[in-house]
Amino acid sequence: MAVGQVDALLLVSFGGPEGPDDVVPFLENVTRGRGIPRERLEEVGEHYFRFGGRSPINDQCRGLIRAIEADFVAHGIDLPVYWGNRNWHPYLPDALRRMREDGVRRALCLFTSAYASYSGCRQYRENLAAALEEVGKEGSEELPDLHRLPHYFNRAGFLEPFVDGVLAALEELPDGARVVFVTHSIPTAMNDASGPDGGRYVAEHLDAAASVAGRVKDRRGAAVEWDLAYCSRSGPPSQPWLEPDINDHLEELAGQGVPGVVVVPIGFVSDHMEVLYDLDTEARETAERLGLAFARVPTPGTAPDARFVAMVRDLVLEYAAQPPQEPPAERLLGALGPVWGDCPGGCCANTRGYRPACCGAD
Ligand SMILES: CC1=C(CCC(=O)O)c2cc3nc(cc4[nH]c(cc5[nH]c(cc1n2)c(C)c5CCC(=O)O)c(CCC(=O)O)c4C)C(CCC(=O)O)=C3C
Ligand SMILES: [Fe+2]
Repeated sequence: MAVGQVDALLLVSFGGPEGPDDVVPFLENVTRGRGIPRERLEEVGEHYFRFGGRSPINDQCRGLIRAIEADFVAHGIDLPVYWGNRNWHPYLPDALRRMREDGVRRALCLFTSAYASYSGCRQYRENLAAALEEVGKEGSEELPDLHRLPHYFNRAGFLEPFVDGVLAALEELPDGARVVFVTHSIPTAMNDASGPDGGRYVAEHLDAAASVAGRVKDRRGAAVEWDLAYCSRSGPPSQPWLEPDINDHLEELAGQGVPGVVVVPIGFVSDHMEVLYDLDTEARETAERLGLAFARVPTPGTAPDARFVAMVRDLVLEYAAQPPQEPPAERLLGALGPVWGDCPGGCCANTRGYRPACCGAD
């Protein structure tokens, strides 16, 4: 079956280095014009070198694409899947060139970022606009019309794997363990500008975390105490970023006599470098030093039962329907309701100045 007027899915991701020689050029791509101090860059380079100079993120995208393709075939959905990254091969313009060669006219974009913010959404939309412009200059054939699928932070298919992970981790840890949801820190100014009305990044994380904690309570029959903490702070020390940092928060919990922590990487779709280094390496070491029992819950993107992949199919079918359909209630958790696809005007403003963005009103 063809899907409405849509003839492709485009996976839009961050990209990561695939060997030691890629690390420095990759970091230059990521931080161009972003004002990141030299020392921070050298430190982050070391995180990659510790893992052989290779980030797992591209392999996870390859795995996700294979899983989506197989799922589409199994459900009679005739939709090719393309892939482009912001910061490493295959880049977005390469994906657009392939789509143009194949005659793709209208594609839906799936971002590997679940939440609103400049870094997690609008920057990708700006990159897509720039890629369309770059490729548009090369030829007269038509480029695809691109639309973004809604963010999925409050989707059952994204959150339920976290619920299972928390329940399993609690079994292993001493009674009284705290559940700590962790996401990528961003500058507080970026949070203030996120979504159409501001503050959306934190609001979406609190909503998602409350949904997971609520389902955990329902299934084990007892409430858990939980908090939201942040990892991967970057930028100059003078600039305020969202806090508490996960390591500082572990100190605080140990001081309160909490015996263990379940770390839930709620901000991340797959186990890329932030998860492997900032959580599994650094935060785990902090917990060990403090004598806190530690468990890290898996991310949902590559979960073996493919609930995340089924969610992608649901998003595509709902959004490609004419007119687009609202999700049935059981697919949506939390209090914020269904999320828009293409963004309203002014969404997640670039605090460094306006640049054109695709998949939205501006
Ligand atoms: C919100 C958010 C997400 C989640 C949404 C999404 O997934 O998009 C995310 C994901 C990722 N961030 C990643 C890597 C990096 N992010 C950096 C820098 C920054 N991230 C920021 C925010 C986010 N980042 C910000 C505000 C900066 C400061 C510079 C700036 O204002 O732009 C830097 C520079 C060095 C440093 O300062 O850490 C690196 C290397 C990787 C790839 C990992 C891998 O290779 O496996 C992934 C998936
Ligand atoms: Fe980042």
